[in-house]
Amino acid sequence: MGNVIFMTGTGTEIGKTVVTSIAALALERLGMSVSVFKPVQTGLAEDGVSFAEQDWYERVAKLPAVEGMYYMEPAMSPHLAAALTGTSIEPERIAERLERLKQRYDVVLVEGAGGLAVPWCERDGRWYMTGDFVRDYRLPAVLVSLSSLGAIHHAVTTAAYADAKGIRLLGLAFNRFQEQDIIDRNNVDMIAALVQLPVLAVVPLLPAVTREELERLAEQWIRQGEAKRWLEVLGVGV
Ligand SMILES: Nc1ncnc2c1ncn2[C@@H]1O[C@H](COP(=O)(O)OP(=O)(O)OP(=O)(O)O)[C@@H](O)[C@H]1O
Ligand SMILES: C[C@H](N)[C@H](N)CCCCCC(=O)O
Ligand SMILES: [Mg+2]
Repeated sequence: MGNVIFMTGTGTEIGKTVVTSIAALALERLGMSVSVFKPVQTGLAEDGVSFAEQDWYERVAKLPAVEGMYYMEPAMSPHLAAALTGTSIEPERIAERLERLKQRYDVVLVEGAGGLAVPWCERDGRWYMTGDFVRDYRLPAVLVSLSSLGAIHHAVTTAAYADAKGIRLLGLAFNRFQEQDIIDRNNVDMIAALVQLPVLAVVPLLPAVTREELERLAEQWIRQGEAKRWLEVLGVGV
């Protein structure tokens, strides 16, 4: 039975997909079979035809096992994209697919659309949020955060939201890190201290996000121990 990590972030465009890709490559290199599952996808790629996330995972990251379920063209919040496309997002179906993936893979990385406080569908007269799914199916999560000015508030409020929902955060992954900036260096330590979570990865701001860069970072994670730490927080021995 495989392990699941829900990859969430302090919002959209934070780097969940990039960090998930590096984690997938690193865990595969440690001998794990890894599936990436992004059940709710909104927005098209630049070709105007492919779905942005699926396309990126397959064309740029070149990951072998990437799945989605609800693909919606409008680059919007899932609840609005669903309304505009007549799509009925059903959390139970997503959970069933996830169960099947857990049977087949050692690790399933599930990426959310945007952050945790993102509505999917209406249930019992209220909005069912991404965070409700993570809580209902007891998925441990990694929080992807920027390290630049403004990241403290976004990370602390996201962690507070996760705590209020009873979601278990495994740790932090910082993205677009700029070593030369005192704000970035201080934010990594300050945010980790404020939310009392381990730092599982720090991904630098890259000149270009290519498969080669992702592989280089995955190898670095293995050499520096980040990849092993991901498995340790999951309770998976290597
Ligand atoms: N470290 C980085 N260096 C340079 N560009 C980056 C970096 N991380 C992400 N990007 C770019 O920033 C954009 C947003 O990143 P990404 O798609 O991973 O965000 P996301 O959190 O997955 O967004 P969404 O909420 O849409 O899923 C992408 O174009 C990506 O290639
Ligand atoms: C379109 C975007 N890239 C993501 N797929 C969806 C982001 C939803 C964000 C909702 C919100 O926080 O307002
Ligand atoms: Mg993404």
